[in-house]
Amino acid sequence: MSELEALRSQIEKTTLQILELLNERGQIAQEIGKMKEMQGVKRFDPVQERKLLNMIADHNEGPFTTSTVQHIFKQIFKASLELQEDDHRQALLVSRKKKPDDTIVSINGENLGDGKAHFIMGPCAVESYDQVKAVAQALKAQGLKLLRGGAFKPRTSPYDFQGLGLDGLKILRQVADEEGLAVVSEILNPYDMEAALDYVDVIQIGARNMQNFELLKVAGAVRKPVLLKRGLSATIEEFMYAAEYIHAQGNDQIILCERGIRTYEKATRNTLDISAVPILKKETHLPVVVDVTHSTGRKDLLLPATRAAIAIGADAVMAEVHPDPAVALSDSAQQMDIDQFNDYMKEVKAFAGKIEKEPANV
Ligand SMILES: C=C(O[C@@H]1C=C(C(=O)O)C=C[C@H]1O)C(=O)O
Repeated sequence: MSELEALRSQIEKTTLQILELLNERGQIAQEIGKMKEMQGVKRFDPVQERKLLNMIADHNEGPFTTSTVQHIFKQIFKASLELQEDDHRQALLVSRKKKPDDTIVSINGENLGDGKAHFIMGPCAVESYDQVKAVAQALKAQGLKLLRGGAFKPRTSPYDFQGLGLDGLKILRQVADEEGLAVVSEILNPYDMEAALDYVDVIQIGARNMQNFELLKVAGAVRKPVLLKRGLSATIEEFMYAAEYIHAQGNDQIILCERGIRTYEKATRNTLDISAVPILKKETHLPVVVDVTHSTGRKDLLLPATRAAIAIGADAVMAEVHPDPAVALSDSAQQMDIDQFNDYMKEVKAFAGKIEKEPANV
């Protein structure tokens, strides 16, 4: 064996010794973490870390400088602390870690989360019986089952149309019953929840209310599915915690909706965070919907965004349809008219059919 080879074998051996000691140290840190948990004290202990750094300085004989070894050990302290925190962090109820199987949310015969693409379509806001009826008939003709429509509208300006409120929900319910559809509609105020339950099949919590924790708790206490939209600037982690609020109250029928996030980009209304879909599918067991209307804000992008959503594994797509978008009281520029909707559905169904034959591997 050459001298180099001999040294190499020596360095490999000491590397393995360090590895063993490192993990031994990690186990001790875990034990310490458990004791801290029981005693209710903070995991990070700067006094202890300072003591160790001083000890290292006192004992360091080189060739590494004291600042170098202290730097390495600070990394070790940090990793040990993370170990303690990981052990402590309980798996969220909405997490795959807690429940490996997909949650399937069944609404009116549509099973969201069953691996097939579903569609939630309808006008931005309920404006009249005739308007909702025209859209509902178009949905029915396409074999769709889930009708969306806003009765309580959270508008940026207080002077914009605020929705028909309970009267809007009554219109939705009547039309949905006539056409065999289920109603998805947003509730803004916890006080409206009880009355709304008589009219809606799925409670929507809008993006602006994703962290309205009192509203989330109320939605968690009801026994109807909740469609939770991601907040305008919410991280995926914050989105998951918002869903956890609902689940923690006992309602596990939650559908997550990616609807675009606020970025510097102005070409679209929001930036569709398409990678959020597989991340949410991986991290949670809940069905994921993509709202292609609010994320893009552009009719010309509805079809490509829908294809992307289906291809990447979304369980459903949401989009807005209005019989006469030009006179719509909200989102006038981005809603499809009935003809556009029919063309769109034709393309989308053909695409979804192809994807279902070759499901996305997430
Ligand atoms: C292991 C402990 O927890 C943390 C990690 C430390 C380490 O790795 O040495 C030191 C202090 C704490 O920040 C401890 O408190 O002793």
